[in-house]
Amino acid sequence: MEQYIIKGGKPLHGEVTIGGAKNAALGILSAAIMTDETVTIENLPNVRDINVLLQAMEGIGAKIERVNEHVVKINGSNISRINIDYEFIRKIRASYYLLGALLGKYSQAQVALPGGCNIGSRPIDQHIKGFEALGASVKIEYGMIHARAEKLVGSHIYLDMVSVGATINIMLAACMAEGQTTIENAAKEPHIVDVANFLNSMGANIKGAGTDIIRIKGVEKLHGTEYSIIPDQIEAGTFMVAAAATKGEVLIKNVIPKHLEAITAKLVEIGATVEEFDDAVLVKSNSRLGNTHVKTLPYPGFPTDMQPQIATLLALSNGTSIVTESIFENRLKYVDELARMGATVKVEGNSAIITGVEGFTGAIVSAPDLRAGAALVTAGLVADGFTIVDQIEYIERGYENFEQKMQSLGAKMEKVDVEDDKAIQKFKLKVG
Ligand SMILES: CC(=O)N[C@H]1[C@@H](OP(=O)(O)OP(=O)(O)OC[C@H]2O[C@@H](n3ccc(=O)[nH]c3=O)[C@H](O)[C@@H]2O)O[C@H](CO)[C@@H](O)[C@@H]1O
Ligand SMILES: C=C(OP(=O)(O)O)C(=O)O
Repeated sequence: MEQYIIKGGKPLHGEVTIGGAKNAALGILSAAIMTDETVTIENLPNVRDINVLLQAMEGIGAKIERVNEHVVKINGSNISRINIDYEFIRKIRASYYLLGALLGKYSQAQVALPGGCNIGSRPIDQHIKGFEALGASVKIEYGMIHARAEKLVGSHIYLDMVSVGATINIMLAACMAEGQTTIENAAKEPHIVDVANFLNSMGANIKGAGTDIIRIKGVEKLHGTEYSIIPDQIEAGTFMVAAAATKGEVLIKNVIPKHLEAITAKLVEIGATVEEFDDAVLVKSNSRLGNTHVKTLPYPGFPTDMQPQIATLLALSNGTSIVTESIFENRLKYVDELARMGATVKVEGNSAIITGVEGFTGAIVSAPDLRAGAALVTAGLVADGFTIVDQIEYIERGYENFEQKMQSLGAKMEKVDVEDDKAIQKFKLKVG
């Protein structure tokens, strides 16, 4: 087990390159097994969730060839099982995309109920409703979801709530169903569009991704393709917030600025400078920022996956801010950890009432989930003294070389083994 040690107080300066979007990659990898031809995927982030999903795919017989850290070739022609081992599923949320992919290709699938970040109850009733509308019978027995159909037939599905996972899963299951499927009240996140573009590059006929009505005309089969995944909106946003929080200046490269608009708007509103280029954003701040209110919403609203990071920034800003989490019911657990570093935050229902403080002080804190973990690292970069962030396995689910990227921006941050009791001493001696 490892942890991060951070000595705060150094503004981030320089350039950082953003990797491929984890949440697009999870859908795209699952979709890749729907053809018997080889698929090449580029700009794949080398993070834990992706590696777990690739192992799960290998476990059912998919051939996975890692061309390099960020390129993989997948061949699904020898898939021998339609049931995914629990060992993989409990680790990642998006294992449920294999349900849609296997059901779409073989008309049957068995996948354990998914894991992922513990940020709420996270039911999958809308996924099931979608599969059933396409003609599958779905049962949950002994923690496994069993889906089976004689044949899948296109249908009209109205999602009761905007769900990223259900939208992608229904697209997967529907793309080789007979006839047309319409998903209404679909999610519009950039990764929905990316998965749809990927499926279309395999020969699917999906229109309207990125709007709230997606129409899918079933095709007989899908073929091989080469595809490069879009940049990760949330990794980019995390570095934008860290640049502003440390009063630094960072050029964040390989991004799609349009995907960052909700984050950019909030940073500008509180006084940071954000300059947009074709595929980069420059974030600058040199004074204490102001307050604002943030409410998480489906895209194009402010992303829930950026909520802990922006709340951390606002906890250092001047005045009172209210951050309302409207997507997940349990995504404010990290505020107790932030309070240990000196933040003043009161949780009322699904809102955090934040009274900005002038600075944080270093402490030993635990990452309760992926994005809250990234937020605690940001707090550590600002804090006076040393911060230890443990349970970083959550952070590594979604950030590639996080400490190396931070170091390249001048951060004093290292990843060390928790068992190594000399590591902290050595780090302190090194950074002074
Ligand atoms: C792997 C992945 O891409 N994860 C992302 C995905 O999660 P995930 O796909 O799990 O999130 P959803 O968009 O489905 O969830 C949105 C809301 O709908 C509820 N819901 C969802 C499905 C369902 O069948 N029933 C139901 O009640 C959820 O509990 C939640 O309250 O989108 C979230 C919202 O942008 C992000 O925070 C996650 O990072
Ligand atoms: C919550 C997240 O991931 P997951 O849905 O896989 O738990 C995330 O990426 O912030």
